Amino acid sequence: MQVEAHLQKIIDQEGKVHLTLIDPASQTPERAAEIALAAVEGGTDAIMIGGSTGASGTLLDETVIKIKEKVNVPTILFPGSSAGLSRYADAVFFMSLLNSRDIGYVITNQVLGAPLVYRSQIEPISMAYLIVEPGGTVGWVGDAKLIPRTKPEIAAVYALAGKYLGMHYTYLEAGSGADKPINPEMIGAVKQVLGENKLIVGGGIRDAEAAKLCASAGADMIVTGTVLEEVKNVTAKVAEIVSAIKR
Ligand SMILES: CC(C)=CCC/C(C)=C/CC/C(C)=C/CC/C(C)=C/COP(=O)(O)OP(=O)(O)O
Ligand SMILES: O=P(O)(O)OC[C@@H](O)CO
Ligand SMILES: [Mg+2]
Repeated sequence: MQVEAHLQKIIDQEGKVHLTLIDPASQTPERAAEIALAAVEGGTDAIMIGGSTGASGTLLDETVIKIKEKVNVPTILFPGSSAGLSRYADAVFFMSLLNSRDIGYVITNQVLGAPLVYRSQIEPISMAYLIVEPGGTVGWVGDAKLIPRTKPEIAAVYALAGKYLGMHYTYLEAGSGADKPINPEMIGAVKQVLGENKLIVGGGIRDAEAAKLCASAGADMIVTGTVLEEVKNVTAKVAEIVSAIKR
């Protein structure tokens, strides 16, 4: 429970958590580690590592290793399949894509990945992963029956089912690079049924204003990925978002 307990402590002390998502397929391991360090200097709390297409094998391992050499915040895998696991990471979002039509994303990848987690020191953090319109690449890859943006009640019943199945976290995903983040009504409706269970929101969050809207609506953790691949000054961008969500 080390990483999960650590994130809980940050929520208790600072109100919210900021997570930086790094896709191993987007740059070299060295560059990934530079981005991670810059994000930590801006105040990010942990580094998520994963991509919906092809983040696996040596490139994934090397990316995790280089990041761990540079930063001492937790590294959390965000796997697109059982191949998205690396024994070098601290934790894994052990997630089920509850609104997938493909049983592979609901349970089979988890079954295939479980032995590696069991044999290693990676901490599994159970999570209901829910993809909302527009859903982006991950919506297509995960064959998601996309939750309509304007139907918070559908997201809430999925989140409730995940909670009753014992999942500690719920992740509302609009898709990497989405034109708009998840709307505040949906975030509020989901957080209301979750209570103390943690809510992560990501997809299309690119500035302080959007991050603050999501956090104020009830997100416990805010994820940013794409925007940090685009900006020159990663530290400044992360600092802008972090200062908007933390108390
Ligand atoms: C727990 C284990 C072993 C596996 C889980 C397998 C599941 C449920 C995957 C869900 C579907 C999926 C393809 C998720 C990918 C998650 C992810 C890393 C998304 C975002 O990555 P980006 O790199 O930002 O997006 P692009 O790849 O679209 O750029
Ligand atoms: O790349 P962005 O749009 O920040 O999205 C982050 C994450 O929610 C994608 O899985
Ligand atoms: Mg990507």
